[in-house]
This record gives sequence, C-alpha cells and structure tokens, in this order.
Amino acid sequence: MAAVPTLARRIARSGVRPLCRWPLAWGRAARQPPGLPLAPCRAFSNNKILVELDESSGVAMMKFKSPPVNSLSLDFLTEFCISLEKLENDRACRGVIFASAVPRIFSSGLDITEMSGKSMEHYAEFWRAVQEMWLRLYGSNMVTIAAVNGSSPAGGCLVALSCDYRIMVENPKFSIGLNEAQLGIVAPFWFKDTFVNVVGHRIAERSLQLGSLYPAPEALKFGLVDELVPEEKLQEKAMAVMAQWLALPDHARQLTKSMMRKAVLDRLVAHREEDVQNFVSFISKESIQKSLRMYMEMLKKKKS
Ligand SMILES: CCCCC/C=C/C(=O)SCCNC(=O)CCNC(=O)[C@H](O)C(C)(C)COP(=O)(O)OP(=O)(O)OC[C@H]1O[C@@H](n2cnc3c(N)ncnc32)[C@H](O)[C@@H]1OP(=O)(O)O
Repeated sequence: MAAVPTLARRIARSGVRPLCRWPLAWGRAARQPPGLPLAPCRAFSNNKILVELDESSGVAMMKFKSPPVNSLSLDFLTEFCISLEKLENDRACRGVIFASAVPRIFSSGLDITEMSGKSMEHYAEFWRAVQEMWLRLYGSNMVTIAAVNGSSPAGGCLVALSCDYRIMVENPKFSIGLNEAQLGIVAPFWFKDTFVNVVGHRIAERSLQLGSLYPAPEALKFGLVDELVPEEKLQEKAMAVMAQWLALPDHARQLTKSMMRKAVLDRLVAHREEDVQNFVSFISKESIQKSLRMYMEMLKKKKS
C-alpha cells in the first residue's frame, strides 16, 4: 500500500531508534528451559510505542506508551505506521500482539486536540494518518491480536476491531465501543464497515446511533471482544491464542484474511481523497467544533 507523501515525509523525519538486541520482558521466560540463554529478541522504540520481537516464536509485542490516555495523535499514528511497517517487512515476524503500557487505558481514541481549533491542512494531514493506520492494520498479513488491557473508546475500539482477535481484561470498569455519536461526530463508513464485520449489521446500527460504550462483560456477550481474562492472565492468553493462529500455514491464512477484508479495504482506497475532503469539511464546521470543545470541557469537569 502506498503511503501518501505527507506521511512518507513524516516517517523520513521521525527518529525511530535502530533495532537492538534486548531481552523480552514477558512470556518467553516461562517457555525457556532453565539455565539456557534466552533466544534472540529484537526491540525498537520510539517516543510513543515500544516493540519487542521474539525471533524464536516470530511474535512481536507492540505496547502503546503515550500517557495519560494513549490518544491517537498525529505523532502516535506516524510511529504506529512505522512500527507496523517494520514488522510487516521483517521475515522473522509472523504475528503482533497490541497492548497498552498505560494503566487502565488501551487507547482513548483519536486525539481530539488534533481535530479542534486547527487549520484545514492540519485536519487533512491528520485524517490521512488515521486512514493509513487503519489500511495497514486491517490489511496486515500478520496475525494481529488486541490484548485490551483498559478502556478503548472510538478510535481505540477501531484499533481492536481491526485485529484478528480481541482478548479483554474482565474488569467491568473497562469499556469499549464506537461512541462517536456522543461527541456529536459521525464514525466514517470504514469504521462502520469494520464494526459490522465483527458484530453484524443490527448491533452495529444500534450501537453507532446510540454511541454505546460497553463494559467488558457486555462487549463479550455480542462478540465485540472474543474473550475475557483476568488481567494477570492476559499476556499468557494472548500468546496461547497467537500460537493457535500461527499453527496454520501463513499463505492459507493470509489469503483467507484478504478474501474476507479486501472489499472493505478497497472501498476506502478507491475513495480516499473524497473521504479526506468529507472529514475536513465536516470537522471544520463551527457547530462540530463547538461540540468537540464542549466534550473536552465535560472531560475536564468530570475530574473536578
Ligand atoms: C468525522 C469525524 C469522525 C472521527 C472519528 C473519531 C474517533 C475518535 O476516536 S474521537 C475520540 C473519542 N474518544 C473519547 O470519547 C474518549 C474520551 N476520553 C475518556 O472518556 C476518558 O479520558 C478515558 C476513559 C479514556 C480516561 O479517563 P480518565 O483516566 O479519567 O482520564 P481523563 O478523562 O482525566 O483524561 C486525562 C487527560 O486526557 C485527555 N483526553 C482524554 N481523551 C482524550 C482524547 N481522545 N483526545 C485528547 N485528549 C484526551 C483529557 O482531556 C485529560 O486531559 P487534561 O484535563 O488536560 O489532563
């Protein structure tokens, strides 16, 4: 998939630290016979994302580390795309597990400050980065598992929905869903398509209109997430599910995934620039800007 020039420029300018040898912080130690040195693990990190690739299993762990709430800012999205592209091009990597390094929050969704009080050019650049993130993740050849260890509204939910499998911590205080309508904004057609492909048309229609956020146990009931586990079991479970998916021949799994997702991906690719223009004209309306300001005020008031 070709990156748009603005993103390519951002990638070229970005300071991803080079790959280095690093011991993997979780999972592998349990499988390693005692006394043997750990098999090679490569890690790379930028400001907002940490990636560790265990070469022996072919599984990478991508952790979001952008406090306070892992919002999907332009910088975050750029780093996400770079990291995913590196893994996609690495023959040693066959699967990625996504999780948060920020307690209680998987991702708070698109960074609202990127959509408020900025220029038209900025909105267009931001939206291209959101599109790029989704095209790369939904279209990934790797097995992708979301280990949802915290709340995950809107764009955060989209990240999870775009993976092959979702495991969430069973805490009912953690919620997930596409709540855009609550902000007075509308999830674009490709958010909707991704949602429909996971939960079906009726549930998606009702949930999108109401902007529903579901506590983890509710989300499990209708398949928004595939299973719930206690927090301390999340990584172990994600590794076990990954092993199950990786037991299949890559080519068969990849072709099947592509067959299931291609129409939805192609739809955005065919209408990408139109989608950018729609977003820019929608988000720059004064009434929408007012809704976003009020929502941010509400978030601040909630604290006091
Ligand atoms: C046509 C347009 C379509 C566009 C599609 C849009 C998709 C989206 O993703 S829109 C974003 C939707 N996201 C949300 O509605 C989540 C809003 N946030 C929350 O509900 C909560 O912050 C939380 C549950 C994620 C975490 O709660 P808590 O731990 O209590 O933390 P705070 O609420 O105090 O937040 C800390 C800090 O972070 C700021 N913040 C939260 N979310 C966002 C965000 N999405 N973008 C930017 N900033 C965010 C929040 O305002 C606080 O800031 P300070 O007051 O300055 O500390």
